[in-house]
Amino acid sequence: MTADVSLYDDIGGLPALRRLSNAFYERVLADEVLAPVFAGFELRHVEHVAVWLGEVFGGPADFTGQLGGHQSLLRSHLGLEIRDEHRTRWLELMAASIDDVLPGRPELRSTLMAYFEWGTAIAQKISQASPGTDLGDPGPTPRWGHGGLV
Ligand code: HEM
Repeated sequence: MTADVSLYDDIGGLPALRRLSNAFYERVLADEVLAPVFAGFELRHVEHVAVWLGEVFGGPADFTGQLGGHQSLLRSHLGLEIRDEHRTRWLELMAASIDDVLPGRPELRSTLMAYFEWGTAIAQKISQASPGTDLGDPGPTPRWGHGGLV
């Protein structure tokens, strides 16, 4: 895929990201390791994750505009105390969801998984701090393209 097509468009935009987020949460909520971590799940999170990913992958900046932006995303993970086995299972379930929703796209799969490897490490680190911790200004929402972090 050429560099001038955003990852967002390559994936299939928000409809495809909604399918990915749905497939992922279906797995998470049925998973014995992750379900307890996601005990506070609400249905709107499925949409929020799709919108976040849309912005990161080069689509509209709607998470920043409407859902609190980077700071809010990070704050969602405070206090979760994510352990290595949680992060590993998260990545396994996301990989399985990509295989479901975007089959036969090995390069796209590895580009997305590189983002998820990077992002889950940040989520795990943040999750060790207690809710309400002042994170300072984390800067704008990161953007990820075919070549990685932009
Ligand atoms: C690239 C990695 C990640 C992304 C993009 C991501 C994205 C998000 C987003 C957008 C929300 C906000 C949902 C809302 O408040 O509406 C959220 C919340 C949450 N995330 Fe993550 N997350 C990542 C990694 C992880 C990991 C590794 C875990 C745990 C193993 C985790 C567990 C949670 C939980 C428990 C919530 C609380 C809300 C919910 O129940 O959905 N996240 N995440």
